[in-house]
Amino acid sequence: MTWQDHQLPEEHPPVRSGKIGVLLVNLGTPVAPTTADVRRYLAEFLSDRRVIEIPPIAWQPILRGVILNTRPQKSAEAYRKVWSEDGSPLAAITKRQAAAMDTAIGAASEGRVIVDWAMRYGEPAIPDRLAALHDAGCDRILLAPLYPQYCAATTATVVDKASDWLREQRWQPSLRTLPPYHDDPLYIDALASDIDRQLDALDFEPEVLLLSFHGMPARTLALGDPYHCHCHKTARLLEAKMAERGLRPGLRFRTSFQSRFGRAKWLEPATDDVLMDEGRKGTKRLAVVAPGFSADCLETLEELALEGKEQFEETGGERFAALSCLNTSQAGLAMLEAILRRELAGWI
Ligand SMILES: C=CC1=C(C)c2cc3[nH]c(cc4nc(cc5[nH]c(cc1n2)c(C)c5CCC(=O)O)C(CCC(=O)O)=C4C)c(C)c3C=C
Ligand SMILES: [Fe+2]
Ligand SMILES: [Fe+2]
Repeated sequence: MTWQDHQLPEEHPPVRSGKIGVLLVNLGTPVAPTTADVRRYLAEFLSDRRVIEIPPIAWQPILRGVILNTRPQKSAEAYRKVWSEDGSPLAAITKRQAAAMDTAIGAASEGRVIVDWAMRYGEPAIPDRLAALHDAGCDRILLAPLYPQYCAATTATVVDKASDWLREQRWQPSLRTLPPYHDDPLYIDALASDIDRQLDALDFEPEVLLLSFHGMPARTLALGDPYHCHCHKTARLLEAKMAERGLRPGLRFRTSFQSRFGRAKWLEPATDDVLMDEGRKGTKRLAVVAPGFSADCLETLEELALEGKEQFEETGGERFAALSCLNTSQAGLAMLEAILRRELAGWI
């Protein structure tokens, strides 16, 4: 006799039905491109001690007194330039990626696997979606932070947030986390194919392909965060893969770090500096791509595609293209499905 065979009292917890949940997680975004909503979002994001590694007693007065009184208005203006019919691009694309995975993996498992999505800051919140998967009968959950390169400020904080929820559960589901996939041949191949497809569609052949990764304070490298190394490994493997496949011979690759924040030294070289350096050096045709972002967002659609274009063209460049992230491209979805399936091995 198993416990399920007992006469269950009214208040007995629901029987978990052996389902498997997958939660795709990306960074987070404001609910609307208004100053008030951006302030709410930034207050949560920039209060995360994994993101700003300054003791709260010193940081919170600067955040509340200065940053949240100035930045939200400027950032909201930038968000308005990229806002889509479906809302914030980052959330809309992550939602579509989850729907595609739910169809590809969920439907094929006859509903045994449920794929959902969440944002680390803002909505849908990680604890809410974990609870929903749990309530739907999932006793195993794969938590998938969609960051190819591991970083404490991104990957680790997703796991922290999920752990906060787990800590509150009497009957926890088993949790697995998707490892970083910066050097995974599936990811490198998907990038190579999708970049080549997008370059084919341009009406010019770039001389330079700039690989722009999100920046981090430089001291995090000395503190042992592998992020910088993961970015460079991705860049090296991507260039090698494109050469091996005979794609775009003669294309010159450069790597840079974007979205500097605050006064501390960040990883270098900075994307804006490289764009202006190329313009000044006489490069006429350049494409930029952001391999570290699994979905287009403010940082790619505004900072790279709009500001980056100006920086390159004002210094002498003539043709500029900002390529899309893997998003819901055929190569991107096939890669995502394969890495999720591999992580689910033994569970399904
Ligand atoms: C110290 C501040 C920041 C660190 C560290 C940081 C790391 C980091 N961020 C991403 C990915 C994204 N960041 C995005 C927006 C964004 N990032 C910061 C600051 C830091 N990021 C701010 C203040 C903002 C908000 C916009 C602004 O006011 O400039 C986004 C886009 C979100 C969107 O809504 O579209 C992404 C994605 C990574 C991968 C990373 C470390 C590796
Ligand atoms: Fe960021
Ligand atoms: Fe490094």
